[in-house]
Amino acid sequence: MIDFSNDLKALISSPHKQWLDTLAPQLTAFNNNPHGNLKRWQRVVEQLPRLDTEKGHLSDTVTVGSPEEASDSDRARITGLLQQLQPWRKGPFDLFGVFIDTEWRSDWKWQRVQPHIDDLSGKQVLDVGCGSGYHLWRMLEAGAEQVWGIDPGELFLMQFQAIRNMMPAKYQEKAHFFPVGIEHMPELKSFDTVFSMGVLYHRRSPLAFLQELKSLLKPGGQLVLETIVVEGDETTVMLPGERYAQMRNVWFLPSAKALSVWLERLGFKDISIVDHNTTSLEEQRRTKWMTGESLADFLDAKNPDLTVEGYKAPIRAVLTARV
Ligand SMILES: Nc1ncnc2c1ncn2[C@@H]1O[C@H](C[S@+](CC[C@H]([NH3+])C(=O)[O-])CC(=O)[O-])[C@@H](O)[C@H]1O
Repeated sequence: MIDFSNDLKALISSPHKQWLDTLAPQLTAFNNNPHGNLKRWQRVVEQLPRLDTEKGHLSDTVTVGSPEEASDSDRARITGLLQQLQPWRKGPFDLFGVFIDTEWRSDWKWQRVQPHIDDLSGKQVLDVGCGSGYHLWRMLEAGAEQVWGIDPGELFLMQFQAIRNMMPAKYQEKAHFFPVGIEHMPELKSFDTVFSMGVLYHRRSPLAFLQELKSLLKPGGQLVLETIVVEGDETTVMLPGERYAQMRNVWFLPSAKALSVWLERLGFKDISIVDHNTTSLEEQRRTKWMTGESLADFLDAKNPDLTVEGYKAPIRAVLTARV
């Protein structure tokens, strides 16, 4: 059983108190029907050494503690345990001198996004599809009062909890992760900024998804949306076949301009396309902490401008909008 009591306590005294009505039964159901590996992952998290530290640097490499605060045997223990929570996709992290070189350089995504977001100082922020929670720590670094992540991935929850348990107390109490999908969220209208990065193309009904994101924002709040796009104008949208870059669960890939039209039709304001970027083989790659296939295996070996299925290789765009 995963203990969410501290997170729920924080929720009760937050502007999102109403979330409790739907969340509490969802968390009960989560604990009553645990994923087959949840107990094993939980034991891994519980066995991590408790090394109290005041040090946390939530910068490009999210760093907890310093090498002097742990022994070599602590580091060997942390490494051995966290290797059992593979694959580590989103990071990087440094825990008392143990460097977790994740599949993605998520810091590069943040560098593209951060210049375009509202000042997060004192703000309530939600990250939809937060993965391991890497960007939640960056949002805290940017001044957020509280950061809330949702993601149905059980392994990502356990990776987040492993990192959070090591964090200085002042950060632990500001970062929360609930294992729920966006489709199970009530219309809270209570967040200052809602991020959704890398999720839209996984949703079968992208317009319903954007409407759900809208219903979470306060009037005047900002949406920060990052997704795979295709080249083209306001009328261009691609629905790939069964697989795109080997992923089975990819649905609509609009052009950035078409996505702007979708946002406009749903009543978003101040819509801007703020970044366009082709994902490089340096940004997403196999590492010691993610030993499975990665981008290089998903692209045509003879022409890396194409995926193995013959589509254009992934381009990602960042859009911002307001409600
Ligand atoms: N219904 C859903 N509701 C919420 N999350 C979902 C849902 N379905 C899948 N996800 C989650 O969305 C995340 C997408 S990954 C982006 C991570 C991070 N944001 C990043 O930008 O680096 C991108 C990728 O690997 O394709 C995963 O963690 C899923 O579990």
